[in-house]
Amino acid sequence: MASLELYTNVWIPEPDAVWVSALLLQDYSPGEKHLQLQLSDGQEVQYPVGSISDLPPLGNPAILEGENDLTALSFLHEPAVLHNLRVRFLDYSSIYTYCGIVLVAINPYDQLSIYGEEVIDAYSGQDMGDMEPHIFSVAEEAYRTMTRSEKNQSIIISGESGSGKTVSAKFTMRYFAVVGGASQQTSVEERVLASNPIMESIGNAKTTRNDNSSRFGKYIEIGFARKGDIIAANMRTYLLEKSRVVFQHLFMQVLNLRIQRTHLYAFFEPSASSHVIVFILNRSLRLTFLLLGFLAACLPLGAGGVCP
Ligand SMILES: Nc1ncnc2c1ncn2[C@@H]1O[C@H](COP(=O)(O)OP(=O)(O)OP(=O)(O)O)[C@@H](O)[C@H]1O
Repeated sequence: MASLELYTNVWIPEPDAVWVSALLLQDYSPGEKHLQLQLSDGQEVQYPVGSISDLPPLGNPAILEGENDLTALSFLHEPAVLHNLRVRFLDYSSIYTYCGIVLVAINPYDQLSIYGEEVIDAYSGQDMGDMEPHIFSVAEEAYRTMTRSEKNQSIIISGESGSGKTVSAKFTMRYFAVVGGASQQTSVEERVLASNPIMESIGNAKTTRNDNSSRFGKYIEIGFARKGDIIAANMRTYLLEKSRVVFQHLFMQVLNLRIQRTHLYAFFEPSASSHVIVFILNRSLRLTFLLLGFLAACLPLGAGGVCP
């Protein structure tokens, strides 16, 4: 777009707020060297325009403010996305927003009362588009598609460290446990959820970004029977990156031993500046869990050190 009309809403970069909104105080025609703008705090500024590519991103109509799906915005760019997520978080107390079939989540760092069984019941059986964005709507979509099409479904949870991936995965598993729960299978579902503290006691440590940071990624496979209840679960660990291990020097030494077919877990024992590295053979899952349970009982939970 080359020309801009009086009172057009634009976003301009600002060092502290990242983006601030501004109103055009004069029509702009191509070739003019600046925009006459009024910032949201009333201040008037001249915004330099060297070429058309320097024109600032346009603001969305006020009616679209707080849209629950980012794809509904007329202009989709960085300031529009950040502003919409901010409005939803602050004005609507909503940490979730759709972006088409993707769910965007903001970590609230607060206990919210939006994960109870009554909320699970409300989402159960509903279409994703009919409900407010929620981690349960994604879980429900996967669950329904699986039961309808009898095909495996995957949920990918991605984000930077401390953004809430593990917590989201736990809420998803809780959802499956509740909607797929049949009386005979309760023990399987309980065991799926109960494995979390054991895995975390061995594989999590405190970092500068997250007090309970996962040191390895997890691929969690949940098996359902035809009527939709959970009958099996399997967790595979992967992505044990050097940067995620608390004691990197020792880790490298251990790797040099070239031990075959092993899963490696690093554990940081906080009070006695010592460490335990446990090798768990793939072959015996039962033995693995017994060993994990034993270690979890013997060693203090959590970790007090801070990783680089
Ligand atoms: N939906 C939520 N509601 C409340 N608190 C949350 C939520 N999601 C995350 N948190 C908080 O943020 C912390 C970090 O979340 P989590 O451990 O899931 O991050 P992560 O993305 O798995 O991090 P890492 O990659 O470092 O393992 C949690 O311990 C919890 O306090």
